[in-house]
Amino acid sequence: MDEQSILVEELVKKYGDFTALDHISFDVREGEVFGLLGPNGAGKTTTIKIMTGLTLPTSGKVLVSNIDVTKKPNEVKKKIGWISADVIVDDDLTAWENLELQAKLEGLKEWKERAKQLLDYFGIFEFKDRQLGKFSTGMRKKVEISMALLHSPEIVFMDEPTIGLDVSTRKSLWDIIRKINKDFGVTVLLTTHYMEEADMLCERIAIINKGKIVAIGSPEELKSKYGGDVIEVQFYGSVDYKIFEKYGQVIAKENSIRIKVGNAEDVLVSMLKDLSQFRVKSLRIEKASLDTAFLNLTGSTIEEGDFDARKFYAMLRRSRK
Ligand SMILES: Nc1ncnc2c1ncn2[C@@H]1O[C@H](COP(=O)(O)OP(=O)(O)OP(=O)(O)O)[C@@H](O)[C@H]1O
Repeated sequence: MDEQSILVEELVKKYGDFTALDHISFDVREGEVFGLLGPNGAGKTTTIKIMTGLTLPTSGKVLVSNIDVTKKPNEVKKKIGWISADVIVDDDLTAWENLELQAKLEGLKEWKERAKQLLDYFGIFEFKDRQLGKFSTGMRKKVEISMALLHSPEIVFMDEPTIGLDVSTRKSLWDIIRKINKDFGVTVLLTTHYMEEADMLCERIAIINKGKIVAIGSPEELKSKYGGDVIEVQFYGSVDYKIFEKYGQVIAKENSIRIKVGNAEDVLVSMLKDLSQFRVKSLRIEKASLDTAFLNLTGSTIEEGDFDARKFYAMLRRSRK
């Protein structure tokens, strides 16, 4: 499980004078779902493009399945699948024809059995002769994923796989990503700027901002290290808030306090003893979120609407006519 699938070391990418990636390093373990999370322009797509051999780095090392992608990009391409809004699928062709085209592009000879298995797996084999343009968004995603898995890749790269999808399709895609990761044993590297998505799907996340990795860890680690829970207590009457400073940073208002703690459950029992001397009106725990972690790490939030119009329109062009 802990074999390394991807190794990125001191990666730098410059576009002229502009440094898009500034010495980034991380590794992805075999079989994990790893997320690159960051706002627009952070450098996520550039990182993926380098890892998949689509563009060369200025300097640094990238091993994918132990192969140096800068030296042997074609060997790397055999090991990886790619899912993004930019992937070309032909709406006028049927699902099966799209798979056939993919097989030709990949130079696969024995592909039909695998294609049938994949469409069966996703429950859409009976629609194989339907034009892709007549598929629902969720179904066409299944075809796109089948295309990406056709050559049995070890690693699947997903660049903002759920951008522009409605909430329910997005959630069903999360289930699919989890399932293919388990059932096919593929390592998944995905980029997203949806905090919830990274939190739900990823075993580990690298938060990238302005071309630098600012933190790496499991969602839980990032939340507890950089997020911090908040305990909010309202009182009848005023209170000497200083006795709560031992639990963390206290923001006091007239009849209430907000205490920023690491993990609320760890301090709650002893805090209740201190609270017993006051008349407590209400007590509320806000669990740490990736949003707060991101805010603390970067000083900015990722806005829900802050997405890449280029990718969104690419997706729209391909969506049902
Ligand atoms: N071909 C290019 N020429 C010049 N600058 C580029 C080029 N490609 C990307 N950049 C710049 O590099 C930075 C990183 O871009 P990148 O697309 O990797 O970000 P991202 O994190 O994927 O963001 P998004 O969510 O918008 O896709 C951005 O400032 C972008 O404008």
